[in-house]
Amino acid sequence: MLGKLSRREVAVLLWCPFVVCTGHMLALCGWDGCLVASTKDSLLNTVFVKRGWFWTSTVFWWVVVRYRMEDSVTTRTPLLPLLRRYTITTAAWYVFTQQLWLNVPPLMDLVFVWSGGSCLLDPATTPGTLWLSTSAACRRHGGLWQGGHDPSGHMFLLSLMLMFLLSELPAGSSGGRRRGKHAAFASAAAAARFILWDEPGVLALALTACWTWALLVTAARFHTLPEQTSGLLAAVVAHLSARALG
Ligand SMILES: CCCCCCCC/C=C\CCCCCCCC(=O)SCCNC(=O)CCNC(=O)[C@H](O)C(C)(C)COP(=O)(O)O
Ligand SMILES: Nc1ncnc2c1ncn2[C@@H]1O[C@H](COP(=O)(O)O)[C@@H](OP(=O)(O)O)[C@H]1O
Repeated sequence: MLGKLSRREVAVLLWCPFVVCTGHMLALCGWDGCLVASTKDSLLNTVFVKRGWFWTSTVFWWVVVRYRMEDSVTTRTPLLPLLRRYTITTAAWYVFTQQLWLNVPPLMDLVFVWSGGSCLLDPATTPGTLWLSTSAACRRHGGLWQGGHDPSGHMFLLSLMLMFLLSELPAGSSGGRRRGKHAAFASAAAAARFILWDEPGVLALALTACWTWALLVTAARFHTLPEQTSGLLAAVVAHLSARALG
């Protein structure tokens, strides 16, 4: 059960609202121009954020596997509860953002349709009537997803990934011991070996920084504040459920 939240858990919960507030402040002050390179077609969005759960899962489990190879049995995080929390978080991500079954849209799209939204198609390019209940299908047909409350899928996914990584990453571990081994990089190969094999925590930190940056961009430039808030709240509920049930 959740019980009393630790200081780390409180910090984890406050991190995303803090980043979102910072994004809005930047936008209000007109300083979001410095985020201008971050468009929908940017590499960060298409290669990383849009495949976000894949990258988070891969880097996270690699860190866990590597640290378990090096740490003594007594310092290891218990694996079964960790797997339970990961599975619940994955299920929450899937239910909220992905098409569940042939005709069942993701939760975020159900909220949109239930609140009066629909997909507006261009009659010139799509003759006849076509009822599209998912944002992905609407986008594929070149339609406009408009009229309802559309919880931000980016806000949800980025907040969920950040809370998961920040609360589950093995803090400290035996990194210091490994760091000593490769203090100086003799070559690019040595640096790659250090990051991928000796200290993959560096990769996890880089991913956390990347998601934080994308969250800042999303807050400053995409969706309305209520739609961002519902995405963020859904992520908090998913995260706390995983902590409570795992
Ligand atoms: C001691 C041993 C323990 C076990 C260790 C196992 C070690 C295994 C090592 C690695 C495992 C890697 C597992 C990877 C599994 C990954 C599974 C996936 O998640 S695949 C799918 C990835 N897909 C995404 O991430 C898509 C994310 N995108 C979205 O959700 C949406 O596009 C959006 C919410 C970002 C936006 O929606 P939109 O409609 O507005 O575009
Ligand atoms: N950090 C970010 N960087 C680039 N694009 C972003 C973004 N956050 C949201 N977007 C874009 O804003 C739109 C709304 O996203 P969402 O509903 O998931 O919050 C999406 O456009 P597309 O639907 O054209 O891909 C998405 O790609």
